[in-house]
Amino acid sequence: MNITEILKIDCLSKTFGTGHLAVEALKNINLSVKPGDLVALLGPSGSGKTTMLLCISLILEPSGGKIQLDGATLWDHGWRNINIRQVRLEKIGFIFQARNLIPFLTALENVLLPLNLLGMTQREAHRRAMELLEYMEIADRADYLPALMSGGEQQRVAIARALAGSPKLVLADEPTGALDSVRGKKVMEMLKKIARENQTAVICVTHDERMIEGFDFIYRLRDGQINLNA
Ligand SMILES: Nc1ncnc2c1ncn2[C@@H]1O[C@H](COP(=O)(O)OP(=O)(O)OP(=O)(O)O)[C@@H](O)[C@H]1O
Repeated sequence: MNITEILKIDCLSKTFGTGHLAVEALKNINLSVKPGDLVALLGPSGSGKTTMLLCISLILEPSGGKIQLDGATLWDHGWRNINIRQVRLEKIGFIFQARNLIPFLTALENVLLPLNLLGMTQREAHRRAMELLEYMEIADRADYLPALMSGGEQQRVAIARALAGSPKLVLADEPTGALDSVRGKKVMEMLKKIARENQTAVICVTHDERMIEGFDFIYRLRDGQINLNA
């Protein structure tokens, strides 16, 4: 793995089921992502986008190939000797389409959660959480419950939370899927901001090509295979 890469995927495959019921969801995927890269994953329904994101998230076990993250091999025809939960907590941030936040916790408490899991002191965690909310331009909603915020505001809190552990990689699955185009664009601006200013690599699955203006790489998945477009 080249030291400049944060993520490297070689010949990744994933098959669900066996025999005549087998579905080859991913076929020999190769992908290389550097710090600060903004990567879009497009493709029709069923093309393998979510499966790919779940394999990179270390949530779904691949069927073949190799996954390297931040210089370490995580999967190579089997899990390597790693603490998957800790790798996820420290190196990967997640943003999903909707209902990202824990509904009975305020914006601030949602961001505090991973900081507490990371073992930060309360005082330090509070300082860092407020700093992240300010960075996402949503600090004025710190004490709001998610239900009292707009979808776009909730997604900005979700980005703040995803950044809690200063991850090297953020994975976003349709982060604007539940938003109107103005709010969606604002969320995408924030993802660009973290890539440009923090050198956080972002891989974003989306259906909406209008949302990926300014992305560095656009990959199109079709029937589990990838095409580099730009
Ligand atoms: N748990 C599973 N068991 C069996 N087949 C699955 C499973 N998850 C996904 N598949 C199949 O794998 C293929 C890829 O699915 P995937 O959900 O990754 O596609 P997608 O591009 O994310 O689709 P969408 O845009 O609709 O979310 C599909 O044929 C799907 O039916």
